[in-house]
Amino acid sequence: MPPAPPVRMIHLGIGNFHRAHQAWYTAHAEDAADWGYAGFTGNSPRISDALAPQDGLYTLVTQGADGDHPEVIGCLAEVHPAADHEALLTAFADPKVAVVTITVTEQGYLRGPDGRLDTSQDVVTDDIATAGSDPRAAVVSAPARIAMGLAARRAAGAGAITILSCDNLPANGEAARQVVIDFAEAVDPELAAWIAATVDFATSMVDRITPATTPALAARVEELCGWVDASPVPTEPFHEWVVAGRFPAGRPRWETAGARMVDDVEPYEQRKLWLLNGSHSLLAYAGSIRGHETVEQAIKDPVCRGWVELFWAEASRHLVLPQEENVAYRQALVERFENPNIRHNLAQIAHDGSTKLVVRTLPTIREERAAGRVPRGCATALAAWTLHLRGLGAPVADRLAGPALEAATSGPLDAVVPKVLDTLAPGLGSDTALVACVLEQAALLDPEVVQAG
Ligand SMILES: NC(=O)c1ccc[n+]([C@@H]2O[C@H](COP(=O)([O-])OP(=O)(O)OC[C@H]3O[C@@H](n4cnc5c(N)ncnc54)[C@H](O)[C@@H]3O)[C@@H](O)[C@H]2O)c1
Ligand SMILES: O=P(O)(O)OC[C@@H](O)[C@@H](O)[C@H](O)[C@H](O)CO
Repeated sequence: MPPAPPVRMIHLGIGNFHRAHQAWYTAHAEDAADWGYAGFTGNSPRISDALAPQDGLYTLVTQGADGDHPEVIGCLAEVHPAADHEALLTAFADPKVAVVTITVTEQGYLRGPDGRLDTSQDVVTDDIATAGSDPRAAVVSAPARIAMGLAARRAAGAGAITILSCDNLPANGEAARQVVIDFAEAVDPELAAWIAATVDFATSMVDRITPATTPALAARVEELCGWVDASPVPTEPFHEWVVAGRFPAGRPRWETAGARMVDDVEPYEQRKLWLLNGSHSLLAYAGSIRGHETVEQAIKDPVCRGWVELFWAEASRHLVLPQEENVAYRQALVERFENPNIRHNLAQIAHDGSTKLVVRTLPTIREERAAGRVPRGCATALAAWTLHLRGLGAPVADRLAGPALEAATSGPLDAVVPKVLDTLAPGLGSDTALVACVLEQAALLDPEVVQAG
């Protein structure tokens, strides 16, 4: 391997997706030799413990219908556990560092229903108290780590920088900007003003289906490559990155690896979130209730496929990109979902539904209801999620699902559906036509009814 490139970027949340996407684009850019990452985990040290002994190198295995293609990615010049806050501050204060990419999951932004930093969460109030008493003390939440990293940069006079969100959130740059500024405001209003005036929060639509690593993948890498990798990453051949930002301190030439630099990401982001992620969530709940474990199994089930097509038809009506492109996008999605070499577990996608459904499904419901229609595909997703909260299908793994879980388990199904819908959007449960449709779809999803059919 060539020597590791110099650190000029930071990544927060070195999970599998970062290593299949932003790291891949960086490694494939024509100026890859100039751009290395200091990577930090989001919370647990699992990935940094695995990668540090390998000098940050790992095997990315692209799993196409034509087989497995391994490659070693070498742009993680440094890997650190989240707890190494001093290393984070050092990297932020380095004027050569120009970009911070982030993949900290949708819940990592700690947003309240109004999109502002949710100060009702203990992790937020604890971090505000910690940073308020010492700006270099170790904080743990993503907004706090970024804000206090920026405080170190300001103190060092290191100048402008770009924070580039790569999470599945609409307007993810603005989402990041708001929570970071809210955190800074709570600790030091002058810092908040400096961030608002100096820091570029870039937005991106990110796409590459990247499941979790399995022991089988590690064995496959050993068989194909002859080395032992403690943390290889599986991914699909398809990849897309649409980015809007100013990048005042520079950036790798990601466009030479296929990224698209645009002024407005929203149309691409909507299509991806509503069609890909929306149908993923539908399959995660409805497919697992029907006994499937993976996306491939679920999309090959004609009943699930029918629900997905219905859901896509509803969402597509409200996309602004040309309809012929949307049709092609949906056809390509079917192929991607059917990829027999990608094992994407529905249980993984089912995580954090209380946050994800709000951005993946609610926008279409609102548009369809405003047009006077009851969207049956969307209602199927809501029905399946409600049944999932009541114990059917994939297990519930959602730190913020407390109110929805309480609502879902508080009585018979017809009584709980309005309450569950209200946890997604206040007032949604009063939409009697939608509630009736959700109940009809729930009856179809009941395993006994499915078996009898
Ligand atoms: N996997 C994909 O196919 C894919 C595709 C597009 C976008 N994404 C985005 O990337 C995110 C991460 O996906 P992944 O596949 O890398 O998952 P992963 O489980 O491999 O890694 C998740 C990373 O996020 C960190 N994290 C988790 N909760 C956090 C929190 N509350 N605060 C801060 N950090 C936290 C973890 O420590 C880890 O570093 C997704 O949530 C999504 O927004 C993933
Ligand atoms: O990563 P999440 O948890 O936001 O969502 C699960 C999947 O829908 C998602 O990872 C997709 O595979 C991905 O967004 C494809 O680009």
